[in-house]
Amino acid sequence: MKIFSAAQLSQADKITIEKQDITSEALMERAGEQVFNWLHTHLDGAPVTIRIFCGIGNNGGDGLVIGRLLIEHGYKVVVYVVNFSDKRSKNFLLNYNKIKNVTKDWPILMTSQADFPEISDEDMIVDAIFGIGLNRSPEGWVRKLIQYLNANQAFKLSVDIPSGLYANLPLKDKEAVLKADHTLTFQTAKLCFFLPETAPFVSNFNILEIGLDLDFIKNTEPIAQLISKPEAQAFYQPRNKFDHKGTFGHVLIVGGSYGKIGAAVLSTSAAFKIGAGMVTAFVPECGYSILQSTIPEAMVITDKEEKFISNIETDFKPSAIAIGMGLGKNKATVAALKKVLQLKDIPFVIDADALNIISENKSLLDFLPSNSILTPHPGELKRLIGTWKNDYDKLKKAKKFSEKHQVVLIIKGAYTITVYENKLYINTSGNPGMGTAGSGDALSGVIAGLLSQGYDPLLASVFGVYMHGSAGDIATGQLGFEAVMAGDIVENISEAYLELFSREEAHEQSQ
Ligand SMILES: NC(=O)C1=CN([C@@H]2O[C@H](COP(=O)(O)OP(=O)(O)OC[C@H]3O[C@@H](n4cnc5c(N)ncnc54)[C@H](O)[C@@H]3O)[C@@H](O)[C@H]2O)[C@@H](O)CC1
Ligand SMILES: Nc1ncnc2c1ncn2[C@@H]1O[C@H](COP(=O)(O)OP(=O)(O)O)[C@@H](O)[C@H]1O
Ligand SMILES: [K+]
Repeated sequence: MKIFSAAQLSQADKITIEKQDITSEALMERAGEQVFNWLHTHLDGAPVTIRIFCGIGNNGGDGLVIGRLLIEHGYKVVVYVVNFSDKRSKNFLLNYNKIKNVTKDWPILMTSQADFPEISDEDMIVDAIFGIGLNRSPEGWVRKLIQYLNANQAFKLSVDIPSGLYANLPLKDKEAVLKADHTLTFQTAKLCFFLPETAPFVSNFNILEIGLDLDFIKNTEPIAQLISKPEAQAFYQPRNKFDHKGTFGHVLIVGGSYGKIGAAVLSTSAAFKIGAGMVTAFVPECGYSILQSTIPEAMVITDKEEKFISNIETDFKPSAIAIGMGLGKNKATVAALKKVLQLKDIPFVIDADALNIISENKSLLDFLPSNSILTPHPGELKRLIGTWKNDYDKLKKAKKFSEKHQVVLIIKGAYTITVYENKLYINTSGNPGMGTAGSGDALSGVIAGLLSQGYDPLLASVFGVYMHGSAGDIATGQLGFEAVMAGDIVENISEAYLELFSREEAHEQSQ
């Protein structure tokens, strides 16, 4: 699914109004109706007091529509106008009059802190103060109102975006953002929903389709792509009847050092589970019997050194190499990395200590084969691209790095973001159960296994990240967050494949 910027969305708004020959008021009614329908389905007439806080722009207009529809359906509603300015939008005013026609009274006008109402913990707060039209941080009593609402235990539902967040610009004042329990957002998710500094204000969200112009959506280059199951299904490359292990390639996993051989074990088994035809692990001598006994399917080549890797040589040409997991940073290993990076025409996944070695020896950046995939967690990323001022600065620097070195950069996290040149792909699978040692090693193996099967580097990255997260979701479903270990993620790659095409297909067929 595409993620658009605030500017693109308001353009989509205009085009929709023109092409569908509707008024902007009708579009607002559509948006408000969608929120009402969601609420009505979930509340089912419950006698909860719904307190709707409306700003004076179009987000406030949405709030007025929602209020009117709820009142018409018998809900107990109190509507407040957060009157921070007299520059009310046209559609706000239209709906201001409309709600008065229903209630026979104007909504409650708030103009200072003295107007803050008492709110019970059992009430529901609907936040329609600011939408994607926010152009500066909320100040004064409005800022205080947001803090007042945040301090309250009542359930908070934000309309379109939690008030105080910018859809796709850095946040300046963290104390002036409504902390929503749920957000109902129009047409597409906003970029800020997925970035570590702003995502905590969003918690959960649903996208409500409001019928914006399909041509615009189809033909407009988004600021990011959201990767969920439908996208992952489209990425999957099916097998042919006469394919054989040679077709699925031969992965070389280079990693492990004394005390960290498990990293190579995890990557090797992940490469197998995702479908590589053959996998060879290149490990220090001390890893030989560990690998052979834990994964009999794998071939093993050992370094001449007992405890670390000093020179990487194989008697075959790998179809993909993943390097760095548990590797250590021995001086000899640095030289070995430099040498192996000079192999031609082999796609690379570069992880963990291989990234750290590169960060400490920036001249190695010149040896990165183009289209290599780098998989840093935020700590490794910082060492690689330097510090950043905020999430947007981080993405800007990551894009620049990707363009300059012609690499795919996978920024791991709750929402892992794959950066390729100017493009961003945001992954939606995965869960905090995956915050466990070795889960990154599993990811490197997954991506290398996809590369070896012929997925191109960008596809292998985006699809691999999704599948890894999906396997993690299945593992967490079986074991609970705390008990998941990286091996459980690897174990569930098979389920992730089955899940990719399971129920929905059966469902579609039965329709
Ligand atoms: N596709 C769309 O774009 C649609 C948008 N709609 C709604 O319209 C919203 C956007 O509406 P608007 O562009 O009118 O803007 P908003 O309603 O988001 O609010 C901003 C208003 O407050 C002012 N303002 C901004 N920052 C301020 C600050 N810190 N302190 C005081 N005033 C401030 C702005 O000048 C503007 O008037 C969306 O979020 C959504 O809720 C829906 O009605 C229908 C479809
Ligand atoms: N809260 C979370 N939600 C989703 N995925 C997560 C979460 N925490 C960690 N992960 C995933 O787990 C993996 C952790 O990788 P990494 O930090 O490199 O682990 P390690 O170095 O132990 O192998 C990444 O793919 C990351 O996206
Ligand atoms: K809002």
